[in-house]
Amino acid sequence: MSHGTHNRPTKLTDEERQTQLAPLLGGGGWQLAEGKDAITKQFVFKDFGQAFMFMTRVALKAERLDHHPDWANVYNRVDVTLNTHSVGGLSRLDVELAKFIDQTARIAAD
Ligand SMILES: C[C@H](O)[C@H](O)[C@H]1CNC2=NC(N)=NC(=O)C2=N1
Repeated sequence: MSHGTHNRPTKLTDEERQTQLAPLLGGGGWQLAEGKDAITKQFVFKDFGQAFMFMTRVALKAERLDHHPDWANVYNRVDVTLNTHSVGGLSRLDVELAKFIDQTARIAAD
């Protein structure tokens, strides 16, 4: 896992999609977006405070990764879409951020 490096991301290969993306999609709750190569998931929290705590943690991670979610928040709901703008599709950074986001949502919901 090339944490903290600044390698330019590349699109996931078909094989990487099978091994890395499939677990997020199958049962992981993420879905392929309509009309673009991206993944999306909706997170629902108890209230705005938990939603915003989640967003704050994800924002700090996004800055460290230099990889940022496209997202929207309404009260206790956060809709997240991930893709890699520079490659116009999904890269390992989306997989890494998605896993962090799932982990963070579990913590924030405690
Ligand atoms: C200049 C800066 O490194 C780039 O614009 C980064 C910032 N965050 C990014 N986030 C995402 N999701 N995709 C990108 O291509 C991207 N590029």
